[in-house]
This record gives sequence, structure tokens and C-alpha cells, in this order.
Amino acid sequence: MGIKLSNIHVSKSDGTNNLEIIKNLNIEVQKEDIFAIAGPSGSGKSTVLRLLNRLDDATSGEIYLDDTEIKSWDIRKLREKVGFVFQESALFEGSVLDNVIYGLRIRGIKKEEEQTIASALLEKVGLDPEYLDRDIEKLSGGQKQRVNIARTLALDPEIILLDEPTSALDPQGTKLIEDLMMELNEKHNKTIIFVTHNIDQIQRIAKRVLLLGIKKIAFFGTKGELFESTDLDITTFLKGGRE
Ligand SMILES: Nc1ncnc2c1ncn2[C@@H]1O[C@H](COP(=O)(O)OP(=O)(O)OP(=O)(O)O)[C@@H](O)[C@H]1O
Repeated sequence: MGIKLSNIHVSKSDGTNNLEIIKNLNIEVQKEDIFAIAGPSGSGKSTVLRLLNRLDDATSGEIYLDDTEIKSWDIRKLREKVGFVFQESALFEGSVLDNVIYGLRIRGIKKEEEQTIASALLEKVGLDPEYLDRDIEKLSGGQKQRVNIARTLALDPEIILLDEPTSALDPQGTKLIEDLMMELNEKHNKTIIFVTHNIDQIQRIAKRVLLLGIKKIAFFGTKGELFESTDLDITTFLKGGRE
């Protein structure tokens, strides 16, 4: 399943002024890509992610998912296809099971199926099923993030959106999540779209990259092309921002 963004503009009001955040964005994300979105603070990275499963809508322009404009999709179906891994603070107090199975309970999963399905989901993210009964608060940051990803996987999305998935993690936790993102892509054919501030992370796991500048695309292409390009000092670029 591919995604195409066509002539996307996004403006937001801060109460007094209308702030133009994204101007004329035209990109395509291929099926089964690992797609990184990077750019300075305020360039609209999170906004782009939020557009893709309609947590936000563009002011103008179209987004196509498999050639159908996403506004024509039933929103529930869209969000099953395009899962969002929220910040780990979106996990709620209770057991790992309660958190992992949350979306399926809303959809009426049978009680007797919960353990089996949740165990399989934990295995997919590299956590032992014995964690199911643990209190979420007792887990490390990296384990919480894996539970968070398992919760998104419960609805079997084809596309997974992650907003700075490792920003709260130490290098070891970061590596586990990066390995998991690559495994979900390679073994389970998921399309992964993630926001990052970290150029090394792009180097380690991305296939294609969108670098957003303020109101413009600074780069869009493969990781190889990005690192071969001598026109852009990426580290300095990422430190820039909106005035
Ligand atoms: N609901 C909103 N109302 C008004 N302005 C908003 C709103 N949401 C975002 N913005 C503004 O839009 C701009 C882009 O925000 P966004 O969070 O997409 O940027 P970002 O690149 O992800 O930034 P960061 O790296 O700091 O998280 C920012 O200047 C932000 O203040």
C-alpha cells in the first residue's frame, strides 16, 4: 500500500496569526518502505505524520492511500490500516495485557481469546508473554515502548507511524526498538514512517528520507542519495528552526 501526498498545504492559527506550516508538499511513500521524516524544530514533521491517519487534516491538497483519497476512507478502517504509535505516556495504568488488548476490546474481542492474541503480540515485539500480567509502571522505558508498539500492531496495520519512537530511550533501548522497526518491515512487510531528530538513526535504519525545512522540502530521496549529497550539512540543518 503506497501513500501519495499531493499539493499539501497546512496553516494553523495561534489565536492571532495564521501560521503557514507546510507549503506545497508533494511526496510518495512506497509500500514496505522505512521512511524517515527529519527537520528542524517547527518544520512540521509531526504534522505530516498526523495528516496520514487524519489526526490532522490539511488546509488544502490531497492524500491518497492506494489511489483513494483518505477522506473517502471510513476513518476507523483508515486507522486500522495506518496505525499510530503514540508517545509512551499514552499507555494507561494497569497491566500489560490491558494496554496491548485495548483496541481489540473496543472491537469486541472474546475474553477467552485475549491471552493468546496478546501473547502473540508480545512475542512479535520481543517481550516474553509472562509480562502480560505485569503492571505497566514496573517496565523500563524500552519495554514500555515495545508494549506501545504491540498495542498498535493489535489492529494489524499495514503502515505504522512513529513520532520520535526512541527519544526517551538509552542507546540499548534505542537499538532494540530500531531492530524491531526493521524486523516489522522485513519480516512482516510493514511500511514504517517515523519522525526523528537523529541523523545516525536515519543512517542505521531508513531507506528513504524526507528532510523538511521551514515551508519547503530540503531533501526527498533515498538514504544513499542523502549521504552522497554534498550540498547540505545535515547536522547543522537539523539544528535550525523557525524564528
Ligand atoms: N494545533 C496547533 N495550533 C497552532 N499551531 C500549531 C498547532 N500544531 C502545531 N503548530 C505549530 O506548527 C508548527 C509545526 O509543528 P510540528 O509539531 O508539526 O513541528 P515538528 O517539526 O514536529 O516540531 P518538533 O521537532 O519541535 O516536535 C510549530 O510551529 C507549531 O507551533
